[in-house]
Amino acid sequence: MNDIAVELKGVCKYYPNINALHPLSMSVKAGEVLGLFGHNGAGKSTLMKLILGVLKPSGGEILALGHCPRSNKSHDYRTLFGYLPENVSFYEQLTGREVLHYLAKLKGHGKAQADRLLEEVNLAPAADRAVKTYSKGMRQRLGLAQAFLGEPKLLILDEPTVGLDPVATQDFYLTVDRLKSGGCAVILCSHVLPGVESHIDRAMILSKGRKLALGHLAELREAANLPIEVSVAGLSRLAIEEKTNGIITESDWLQSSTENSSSLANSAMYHRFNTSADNKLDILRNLSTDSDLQDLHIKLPSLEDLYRYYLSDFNKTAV
Ligand SMILES: Nc1ncnc2c1ncn2[C@@H]1O[C@H](COP(=O)(O)OP(=O)(O)OP(=O)(O)O)[C@@H](O)[C@H]1O
Repeated sequence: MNDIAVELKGVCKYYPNINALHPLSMSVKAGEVLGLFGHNGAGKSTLMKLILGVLKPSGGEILALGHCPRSNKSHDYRTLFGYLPENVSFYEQLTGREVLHYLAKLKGHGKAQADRLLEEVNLAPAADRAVKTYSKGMRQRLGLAQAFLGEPKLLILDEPTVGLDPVATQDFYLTVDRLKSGGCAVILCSHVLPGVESHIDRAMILSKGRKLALGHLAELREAANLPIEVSVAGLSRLAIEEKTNGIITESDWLQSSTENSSSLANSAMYHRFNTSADNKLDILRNLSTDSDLQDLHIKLPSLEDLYRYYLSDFNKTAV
């Protein structure tokens, strides 16, 4: 099987007064989860609809599972797509089970698989109730179940965790992990950045229809060179400064805080400071030899920090 699930070469989408997507080239591998992030109107839905073949590109080439998504012959392999739109809606009078059986039939799959998915998204107890009686989270779970139909090889999810409770969110990621390990490529778009981080392989940040960043989080962190936050308990600020040989300057210090720690019996005062990735190891070596050291935490820039950085960097250069 081709290792590349999605490939875009110079793909763009122009509306009469708006460039929704400037020429974009990128690819997603089989078994890879790509997080797609950007502000409202950044072009995320446009990109997803182009890949699905719902929209016609103004230029460029798209291959999804090896085929042009808008070709007449695309029907067979399009059953290997799974898609959760941003605002999923169903026939309100039908039950959840009836909806999923119907959609399974359209995709060429049996009722047994639909029933299994109702269990997997924990909708089985409500499966025989009309959709009009469902809560927001239940509708979302039904939306996910229809996206998972047929063990897709390309899964495109627009805001999949909206309305889900914490357990349903965890269950959702377990299913994503299962499909991923079976070679499914996943494009996951979300405005909720905390929580997504540990489930994506790479992130792409869009703004005003342009790609601002694309890469593994470690690569994006390295390129952004944002400060790493270090918290130290057991040592005074003076001792930390002396031990780290002047690496930490006055402007690096952050507000100290008193916190509970699993490694300490009681709460402790944590002195906090910023440092660069280059200095991280030197600081760790120097502080770890001090017998007064009680605890030490390192906080890498989060996905949210990176998102803010790339957006503000772009806005600075765009003016
Ligand atoms: N049919 C259309 N006609 C004209 N402009 C459109 C059309 N569809 C989208 N746009 C414009 O294209 C741009 C990108 O829209 P898109 O829906 O892709 O954004 P998005 O990143 O998905 O936003 P959100 O996070 O709000 O869902 C926006 O400026 C939007 O107004």
